Amino acid sequence: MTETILDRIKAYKLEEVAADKAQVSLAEIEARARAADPVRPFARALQAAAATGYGLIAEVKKASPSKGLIRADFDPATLARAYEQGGATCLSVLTDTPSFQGAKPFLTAARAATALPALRKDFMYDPYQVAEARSLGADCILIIMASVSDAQAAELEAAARDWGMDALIEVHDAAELDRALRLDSPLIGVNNRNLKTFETTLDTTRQLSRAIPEGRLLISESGLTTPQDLADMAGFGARAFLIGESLMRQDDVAAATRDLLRDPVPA
Ligand SMILES: O=C(O)c1ccccc1NCC(=O)[C@H](O)[C@H](O)COP(=O)(O)O
Repeated sequence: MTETILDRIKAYKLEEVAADKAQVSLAEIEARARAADPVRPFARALQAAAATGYGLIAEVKKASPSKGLIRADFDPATLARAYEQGGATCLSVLTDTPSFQGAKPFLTAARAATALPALRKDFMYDPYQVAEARSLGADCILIIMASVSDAQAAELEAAARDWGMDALIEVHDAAELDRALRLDSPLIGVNNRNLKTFETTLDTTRQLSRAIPEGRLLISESGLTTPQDLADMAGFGARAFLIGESLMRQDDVAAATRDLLRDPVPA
């Protein structure tokens, strides 16, 4: 079977986590998590925004494996404030360094600059990373079904719950969605990016939207650029979005965010 980008990321991430654990014990990371700023309600904020307009998880993203450097002028706190001024509901902050030029302090800085709940956008395999996410201030973690077993997904979700955090469950196809729906989280992210080709097609959200049951919030992720994209996705029941690149490429991030959220299709 061909190795995917996720396989490559998983291999170095497991090494990274082992090295982190050797440096900072689980007991120490848990103590830091207990001392962190209280959790902000990530899922609740998105559900409320989606009920009346659009919920936006705005991503603080410097670079990506598919596009290389996206934004050279990159200050996480300034960008987070711009997203908040533009009307974003939540933040997503990449903390992975090798593939996204992210960093753990970016999450703490971005969240501290705003009142918005924040997602730690990283590749999660171990409850240690969940405690670490909380210690950095995260309010939500990402669980990528393509990269974990059912048992690992349940373990990560339980760890998030134990810390009072939410979990965004990300899927790319019907089989992953089926597995995701065995978890409890109301947040289901459909990623429009094919991780083998890096191509994005909004058709992925359209196809999977039919299988999202009542009570789960469909979040369309990746490749969203225009208000028309959001309106099209809203037509398939997606009233929440995770957007990075198209906003990160704008000179005036606050104005671009505001423009994107203007005139939502009525709920
Ligand atoms: O962005 C990538 O190239 C990428 C490659 C491999 C795994 C994940 C990747 N992106 C993570 C994301 O889910 C996106 O950053 C997020 O959905 C925002 O997407 P976009 O609006 O297209 O930047």
